Amino acid sequence: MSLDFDEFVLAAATADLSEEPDAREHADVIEFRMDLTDEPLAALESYEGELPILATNRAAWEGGEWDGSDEERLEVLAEATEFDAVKAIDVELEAILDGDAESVLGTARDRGVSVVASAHDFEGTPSRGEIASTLTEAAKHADVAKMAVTAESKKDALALLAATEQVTAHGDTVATMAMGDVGSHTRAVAPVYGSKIGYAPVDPAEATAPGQYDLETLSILVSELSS
Ligand SMILES: O=C1C[C@@](O)(C(=O)O)C[C@@H](O)[C@@H]1O
Repeated sequence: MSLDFDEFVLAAATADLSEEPDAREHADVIEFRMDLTDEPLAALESYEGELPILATNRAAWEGGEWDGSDEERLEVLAEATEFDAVKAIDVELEAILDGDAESVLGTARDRGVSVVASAHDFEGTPSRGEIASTLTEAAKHADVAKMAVTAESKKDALALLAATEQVTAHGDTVATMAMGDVGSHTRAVAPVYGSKIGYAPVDPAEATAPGQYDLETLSILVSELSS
């Protein structure tokens, strides 16, 4: 399967690649959270799973747990693209705009690995217009523009969905979701408005963001609502 994100992609998030067989039934890719494990490159080296990998090495300043320098973090992410199973990487939009990610973006381009440029708001939900401009900016640098917000009201969820529809209608490929309980349903509904990636933990006890559904539930909801 090529990872062009033309169709919705269900990503099973995990820090443990040995869980891949549990994800196969419902997921299209494994989101490997490199920042949540000790030896991520060694884990990629011994990966024998069937699902392609979207590699994420999330910075602490963007809600992740990488505790080394940013330079090293992006270098390790670039090294991950050497593995055939790695078909996409996630790079923080802020690192891209700061100019820190030029090398990893170039490496990904040279190796034919797709790039997801992501932005997170853990405090709340910007206006529809602000979400749309962040997504539009991210889309200039990557194959998929991703934004995760924290919804505190139904109005927040609607702002996210409206921005998703707007930027998709403009022709960009986006992935959107609202974190938290109030926003949970957007994980199932945003794909109706164009969102091309959904995330769910392989192990429901190890959610990688607040408000995630388990893998089977998200898979069922998305296919029911989008068909
Ligand atoms: O950025 C994202 C989206 C996410 O935060 C979510 O809300 O599902 C889950 C993370 O694993 C992933 O890297």
